[in-house]
Amino acid sequence: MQKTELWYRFASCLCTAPEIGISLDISRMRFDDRFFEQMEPAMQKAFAAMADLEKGAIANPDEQRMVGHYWLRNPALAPSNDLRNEIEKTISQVEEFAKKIHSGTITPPGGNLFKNVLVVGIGGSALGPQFVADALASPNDKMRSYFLDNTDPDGMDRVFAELGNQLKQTLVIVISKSGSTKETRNGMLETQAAYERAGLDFSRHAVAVTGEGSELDRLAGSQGWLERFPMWDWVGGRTSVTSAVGLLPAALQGIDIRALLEGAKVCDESTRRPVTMQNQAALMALMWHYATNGRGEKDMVMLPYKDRLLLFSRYLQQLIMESLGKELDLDGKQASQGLTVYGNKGSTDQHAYVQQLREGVANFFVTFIEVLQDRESSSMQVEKGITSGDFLFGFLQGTRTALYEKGRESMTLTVERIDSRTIGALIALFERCVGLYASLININAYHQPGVEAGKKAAGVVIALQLEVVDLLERRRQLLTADEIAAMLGRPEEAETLFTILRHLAANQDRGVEAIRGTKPTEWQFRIRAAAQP
Ligand SMILES: O=P(O)(O)OC[C@H]1O[C@](O)(CO)[C@@H](O)[C@@H]1O
Repeated sequence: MQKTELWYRFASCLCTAPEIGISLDISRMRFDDRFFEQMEPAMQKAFAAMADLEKGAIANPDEQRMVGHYWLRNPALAPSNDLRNEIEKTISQVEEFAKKIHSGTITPPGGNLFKNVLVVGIGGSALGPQFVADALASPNDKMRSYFLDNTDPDGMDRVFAELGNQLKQTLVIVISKSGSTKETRNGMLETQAAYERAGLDFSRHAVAVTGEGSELDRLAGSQGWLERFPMWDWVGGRTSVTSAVGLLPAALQGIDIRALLEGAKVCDESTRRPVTMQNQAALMALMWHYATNGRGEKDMVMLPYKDRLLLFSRYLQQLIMESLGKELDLDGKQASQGLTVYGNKGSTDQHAYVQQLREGVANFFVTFIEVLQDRESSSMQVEKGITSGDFLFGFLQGTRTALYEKGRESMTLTVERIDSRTIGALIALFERCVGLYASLININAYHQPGVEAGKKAAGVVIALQLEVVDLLERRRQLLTADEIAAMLGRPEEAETLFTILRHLAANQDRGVEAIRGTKPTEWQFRIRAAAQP
């Protein structure tokens, strides 16, 4: 298409939503004129399913649960007064708690103010809060945010070292909807131990966000933690950022959570309208369908041209891939669905993988995010009449054009600026898009059976570790993985046993010694002499 033709396509395809300050350009997607007409019946079905979901239907049939994240920013929509009150009460609880922490009504033992927030959580209990914290951080923040989002001991040590002797002024928020996620439990135990080593009373520094009656809830209650905030079964982890999960860390950091909720609410209103061509979430969902044939045949590369949005693609990875990546469809038929998401930020990525995007395998489409406001203050000129922000803009436009010339498709979301309202709106936009797209492809977006399988398998490995160490302690001789497997009556587990023992032997404090062989079958293991009684 020639430039003038493209200009007209751009002008006719641009979907603006001034109420949320977002516009969506789909002109660089090469759908044909009949595409929307063909998809309209399916889109209307998706709107109807979404309307039912918002009214409280069991939209997650596997778990027999309602799906209520849209009520979190508009509690009046909740299907009962009890739920509405719960949501409103929790938002007030978050605000009041943050106020007490900031004003020093609640202080750490020994006085002084809490200066830092350490969030311990994983998946939906970390990615949203991390994204919001990073996107909206400012030098005037009331508290500084840190995260433990893994069970990596070295990763935890790095955070503890960074906090150093500030632990005494650090408030810990342990977030887990289920209250039994092992990574989070481990992070909490290691944090508790760090406080004990520093002679501090962890319970006077800790709060929990979790489901009522969960393991974490009971622990926090029995140890008298500072406060507990609820998580509900009708909010999914990956759509929980507008619940206490995201609001509490944000409020403590000093972020305007009312503006964030307002941005999400207004975006919900805009994307609730069942008018496809005026609905950005519906248009994006249709573009995903068009680009991937509704089967995830292409990946989505997220390219926000703004450092503050660096973590957006990580956040979206869970939101999109945990929601859509399913083996079976809603009718129980084999579907192997999904949409792969990756990306960091432009123009940085231009100097990394954009080479392949332009010239290599054409297995993707791009979603650019353009932020119109360069910075809060005015800019210097880096060349006559040109600022750094002009270059950032130029690189975005240049990459979009260069990709299009090579037949690579893209969409562009343009926002005015990055503030709480915009972040709330962007979150809501993608949440809605995922929900609509899931309907288009007949997928339950609100369960995650595959993840449960991985968790169970890890449990098996941990149990096997206890068995093998027990055996080595009893046998006190050099043994190969095959010999151990045979002795345990589990010959099929030789490989797992080998990897368990290799890991233990690499960590001096675990008391296992390895005599290396050329091949894994030749390695021998025993309890270290020093560790023998
Ligand atoms: O909040 P929880 O229960 O600790 O779960 C953390 C994450 O684990 C998962 O269940 C599986 O990864 C996610 O859906 C969830 O966000």
